[in-house]
Amino acid sequence: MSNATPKTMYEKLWQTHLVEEKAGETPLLYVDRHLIHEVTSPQAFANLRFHNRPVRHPERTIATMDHNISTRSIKIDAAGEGAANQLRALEKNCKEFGIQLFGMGHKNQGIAHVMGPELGLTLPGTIIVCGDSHTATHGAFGALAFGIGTSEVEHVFATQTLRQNKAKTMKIQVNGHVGAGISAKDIILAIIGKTGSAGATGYVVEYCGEAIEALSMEERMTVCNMSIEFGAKAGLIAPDQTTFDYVEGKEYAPKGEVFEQAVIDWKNLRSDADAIFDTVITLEAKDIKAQVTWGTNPGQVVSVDGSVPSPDNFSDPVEQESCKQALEYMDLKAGTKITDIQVNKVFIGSCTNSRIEDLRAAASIVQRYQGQKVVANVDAIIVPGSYRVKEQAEKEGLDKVFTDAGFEWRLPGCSMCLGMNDDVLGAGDRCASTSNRNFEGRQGRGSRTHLVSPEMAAAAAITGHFVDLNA
Ligand SMILES: CC(C)[C@H](C(=O)O)[C@@H](O)C(=O)O
Ligand code: SF4
Repeated sequence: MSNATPKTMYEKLWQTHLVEEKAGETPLLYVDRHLIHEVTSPQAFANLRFHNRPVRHPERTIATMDHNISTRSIKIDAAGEGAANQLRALEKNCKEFGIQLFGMGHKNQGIAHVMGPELGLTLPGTIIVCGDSHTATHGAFGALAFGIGTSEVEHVFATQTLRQNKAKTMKIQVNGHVGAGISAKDIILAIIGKTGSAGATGYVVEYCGEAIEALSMEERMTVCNMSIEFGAKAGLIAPDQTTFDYVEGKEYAPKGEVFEQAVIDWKNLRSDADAIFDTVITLEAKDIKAQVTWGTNPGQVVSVDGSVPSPDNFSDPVEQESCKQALEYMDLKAGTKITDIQVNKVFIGSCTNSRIEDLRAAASIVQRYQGQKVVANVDAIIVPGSYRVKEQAEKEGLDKVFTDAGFEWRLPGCSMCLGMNDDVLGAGDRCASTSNRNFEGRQGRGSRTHLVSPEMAAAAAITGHFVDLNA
């Protein structure tokens, strides 16, 4: 049976998890790991209770509290009563259905997509789902990981399986190496800038090429995290030695001989050399500069040494109109140099950029400004993605670097990434944000978001505007 049809990594993951495929029915896949949080699980639990069904494999589900929590206090009601009710419901549901919960102040608590990988809950070759669109993050390990809706959460609870149609495959190859100071966030924003914010709709995307292979696991997670932001069902990166070294020794990862055997299997996951993808996109890493979004979708992005475009720069009437509306909402004038855009808020955090390496990168920029502090009219917050990240950062003294420079050092959570807790921007606020979404009102009604890397956000905090750190 050698020389079978060459397969993509996605096809391999699909086949090893296919439970049943019948004509006229949506295929059924086995789910290895289910992550849940307070926002998208209550209705699923309520339905289980209504039908008197147990969770089939409670040990395969892990819960965390991330969206509705305050980053100022570990009190469960610190972000308001509505938020607290959802958090209490999660506590009660996990207890009743026998699910492990990393609740308020637990040493493992964190944003689901930060917590899973750092604990070794995220493993290559697995299918991981969560009622959350940024589940794509876990694809950085060569896991097929995607967000699901609440009714699917219920289905996974009850059966440990999920019905899914097969996606098309897209290969995104980034050749060569990026220049000094260019981050994973710049790579993914440049990709989305090229494809447009719906460019991968209906696809599972595999990122590859030298520039991707050179990334650390944290950086790979930043790339895969934003797969959903250009419509992809999931993002994948082939597991390699970087992956195995990261996973080894993590709390929930296999140990000893089991780990060694797993690595042998994981090495076979990569797409076969001659596998056929439905679409292939290529970028040259050396052309990628630091990126700043100017509009209200992540594809409305430009290099930091560029300027805000005018609707006339687009030939497509839809893009013209969307540029016009974005400029209005963002209160920007065409032709303004990106480095002349002033911000009054800075948010370093979210499941895109709140891992230890992100905080190190931001701190190194703060240090580069040698004693300069966050400029007077700017409020800047740093929100680690998990308690593990917070602890590590404090061990390294990063918190001190930030607080000495006038940043606020907060408790972990989704925070200002979305307006679901007490970290909300006001109307007219302009924020340099390391998160992943910049649509109208995302960080608070009437607020304006510029998506950037942690390095760019740190520089914006100190100077009050975007900076070409390579100039
Ligand atoms: C609340 C949740 C359902 C949502 C998502 O699915 O992405 C959130 O995490 C987000 O980033 O907007
Ligand atoms: S940090 Fe933002 S993008 Fe990530 S899960 Fe939380 S709300 Fe969603």
